[in-house]
Amino acid sequence: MSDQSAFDTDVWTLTRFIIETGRQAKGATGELTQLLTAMLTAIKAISSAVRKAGLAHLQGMAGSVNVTGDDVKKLDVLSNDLVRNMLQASYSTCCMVSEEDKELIITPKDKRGKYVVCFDPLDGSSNIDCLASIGTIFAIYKRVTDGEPTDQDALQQGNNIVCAGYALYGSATLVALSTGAGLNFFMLDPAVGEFILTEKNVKIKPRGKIYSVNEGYAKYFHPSINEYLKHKKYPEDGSAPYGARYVGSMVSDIHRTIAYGGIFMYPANEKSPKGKLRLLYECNPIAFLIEQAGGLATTGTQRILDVQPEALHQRVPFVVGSPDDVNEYLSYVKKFS
Ligand SMILES: O=P(O)(O)OC[C@H]1O[C@](O)(COP(=O)(O)O)[C@@H](O)[C@@H]1O
Ligand SMILES: [Mg+2]
Ligand SMILES: [Mg+2]
Repeated sequence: MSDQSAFDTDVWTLTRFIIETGRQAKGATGELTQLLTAMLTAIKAISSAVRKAGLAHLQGMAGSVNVTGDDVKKLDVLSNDLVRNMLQASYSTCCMVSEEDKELIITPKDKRGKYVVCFDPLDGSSNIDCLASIGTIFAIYKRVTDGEPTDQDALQQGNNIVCAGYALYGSATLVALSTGAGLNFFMLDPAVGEFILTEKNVKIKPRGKIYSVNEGYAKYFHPSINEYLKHKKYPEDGSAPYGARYVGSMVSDIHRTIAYGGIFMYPANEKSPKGKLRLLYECNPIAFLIEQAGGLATTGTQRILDVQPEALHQRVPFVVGSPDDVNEYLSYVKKFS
């Protein structure tokens, strides 16, 4: 009998991967499995909302009011509500930090578990209306205090991350995930509604051919950055210049950097002395994933995962990518210090 289904019956789905990883972990209680399952549900719902929002443009419904006169939640607000509600209902979190909420989000007492989640529900949201790829980013930690959760539970170094990931809502929906044993990519199969393992133990190239930065701010960059960028465009050693790419949606720029190699930077500049990107829910999870793929992530003076956070929405300069590219950038920092 021929198999009518395109779905491999023994495939590694993300759900299976999470269950297996949970079972192998010493002293595992299943809470991380519950948390990740809830996060994946939120990601699937956001993915569906992102696709609908694109189609709404086609049907001329892309305002803040839908055809029946109801208010349509903005995608970033909807994404935030989805992640918050799904995670709180998973009985695995004690508190969360979201880009969209000023204060620490404390899980109701009767639903508390041992994990802390820092997330950016919709990254690259300024790209929603032009239909460019956007994403969701998260990092998971174990809580460090007893009793009522406090900011201290979230103000942990990236070194303490238990699991991190991002979802990319691109030409397909992809999840990149690591529990500290390598980086894996999973692609959403819309017919089955499951993420399927498509790339195992992903590694970044030692060196790429692309640099990615908002060069419109070059006037405000430190000379070390501009010298480095000049070297990428006019190499003194006769090698080919690098290509430039910048979507302005970090998850997209990062995913391309992991897939093709190269360097992504959002450095400090005169107008934003700490850069723009946030340590807890943008830089730390991405730094963890990039390191799992053999890459580097730095502020320019310190490894990102070593930075001791002091505030929930703290910003840091961010330079990540292929190890040879990041080290070359650091040699320019040294020259100018
Ligand atoms: O427009 P700029 O200054 O280059 O900033 C782009 C950066 O801002 C961000 O959009 C910030 O993320 P949010 O959309 O979550 O606020 C990053 O995704 C991106 O790398
Ligand atoms: Mg963001
Ligand atoms: Mg955001």
